[in-house]
Amino acid sequence: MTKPIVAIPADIRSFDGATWHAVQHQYLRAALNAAGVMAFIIPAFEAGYDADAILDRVDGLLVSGSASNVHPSLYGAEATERDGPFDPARDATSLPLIRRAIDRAIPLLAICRGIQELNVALGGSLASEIHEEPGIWDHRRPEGVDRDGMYAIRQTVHIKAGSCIADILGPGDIRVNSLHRQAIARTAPRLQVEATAEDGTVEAVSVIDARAFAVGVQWHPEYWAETDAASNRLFAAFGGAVRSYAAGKLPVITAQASA
Ligand SMILES: N[C@@H](CCC(=O)NCCCC(=O)O)C(=O)O
Repeated sequence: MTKPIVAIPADIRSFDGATWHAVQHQYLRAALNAAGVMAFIIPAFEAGYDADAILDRVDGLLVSGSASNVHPSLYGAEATERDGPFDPARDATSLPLIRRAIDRAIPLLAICRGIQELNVALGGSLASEIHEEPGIWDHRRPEGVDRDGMYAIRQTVHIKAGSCIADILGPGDIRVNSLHRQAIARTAPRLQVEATAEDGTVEAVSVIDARAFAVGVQWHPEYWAETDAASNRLFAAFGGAVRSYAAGKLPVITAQASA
């Protein structure tokens, strides 16, 4: 079997005076080296896309984190400047892909912004600046440190027994990183909470009655996917689901090698 391909929606970023469609290297590296799949970047557009045309051509969907936030209008809230920065093109690309991947039983792993998009895509809502709430820990990206320091493993999350993630990582406590200002407020009806932080923040969900791997995590398993056991097992499980999906697809008639 040829190496499977997963789609990963891009962020819209600006540098060098130009607009770029960008995905951080850590996601692409984890997909290749820990899941054993190729991640193809999907440019982000607010209109003109056909999610099924993209999903017809891949074997999974990997939804990355981002410093931008899902636009509050997508979960019925008023946008304030505290909710930014926004990335409407990312929203418009990612949410339909998430919904159709679930409908079509295409394996899905959603990370950080990705779990928030998963929740919104299925009808849930988000809370902003959660660290300002009484009793809620500061989950934000550590500042004044290098990238390894930003993604340092520093928080305990509790994985619920009997959950999908418990099938992969076992039930109980694991240590993870944390780089987010928002979190799931109202959990979408089709999602079950699979892990929580010690302050009650939702840290992982899975899609109820999903016909394929469909998991979201608030932490960043991609960053240490090659060295941290729990991160590696999560990506390996996603890769296994992607390979199973790919193997079950009708064989693609490949062009005969030229003589
Ligand atoms: N913007 C959302 C999601 C946070 C997220 O995906 N963080 C990863 C990117 C970290 C960085 O590069 O700053 C939120 O803040 O909750």
